Amino acid sequence: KYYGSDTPIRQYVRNNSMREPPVLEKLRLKTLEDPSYIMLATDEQTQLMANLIKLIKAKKAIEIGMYTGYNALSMALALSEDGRVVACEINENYTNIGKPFFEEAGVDQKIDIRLQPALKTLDDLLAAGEAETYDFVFIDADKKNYVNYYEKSMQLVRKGGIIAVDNVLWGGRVIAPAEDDLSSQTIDRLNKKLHKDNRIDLSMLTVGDGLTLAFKR
Ligand SMILES: C[S@@+](CC[C@H](N)C(=O)[O-])C[C@H]1O[C@@H](n2cnc3c(N)ncnc32)[C@H](O)[C@@H]1O
Repeated sequence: KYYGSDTPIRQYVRNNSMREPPVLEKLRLKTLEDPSYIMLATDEQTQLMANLIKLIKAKKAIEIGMYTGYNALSMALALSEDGRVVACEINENYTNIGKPFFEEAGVDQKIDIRLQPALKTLDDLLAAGEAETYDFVFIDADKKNYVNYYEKSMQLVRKGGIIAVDNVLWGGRVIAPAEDDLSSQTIDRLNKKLHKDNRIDLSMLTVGDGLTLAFKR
């Protein structure tokens, strides 16, 4: 994945644009101690998503694949006072790394961690009558489910809401996915599906490992 991929241009971008709140910086540095830190969302893309959340005055967001919660915390800080993030994760060791920082930031009440497969959580939200009530979804869990995550997210997001999808370039492997590479195939399939999807307006950005923004019409 992308997190460790530093270049002089990226350093310049970060040095001249990052406004990372101190508590987020602390969580990022703590996460860098974890062997899987490469899964961390890229911080400049996290800041972009926080800005979008403020722009659309989002109240309800979903994080599909929370890891230690870097982006979940960033979203919670950007959401309105009464906002809520449903954070999907299957590994409690990861969520336990983030929790003390959610408390320190005073937003632990805004982050609703669901420790079970994300598809189950999305179905639970739909069953609870929450279709078309979410403003923002970030898709960043197991790649083989990306098409399913997108379709469920489309059901949960309101018109004018945003679905952001991480790793849409998957290190460039989407250009010619290998026959045995289900992740690259699925991401490529989603990219092509979104290109033709007239329910959304679309931007695919080369920030990080590729970030797609789907704006629901
Ligand atoms: C790339 S990381 C997420 C990074 C995170 N968005 C951030 O801000 O740093 C992907 C996460 O998805 C989790 N995951 C994998 N399969 C999952 C599933 N079926 N349901 C929920 N979470 C899953 C992994 O445990 C991992 O923590």
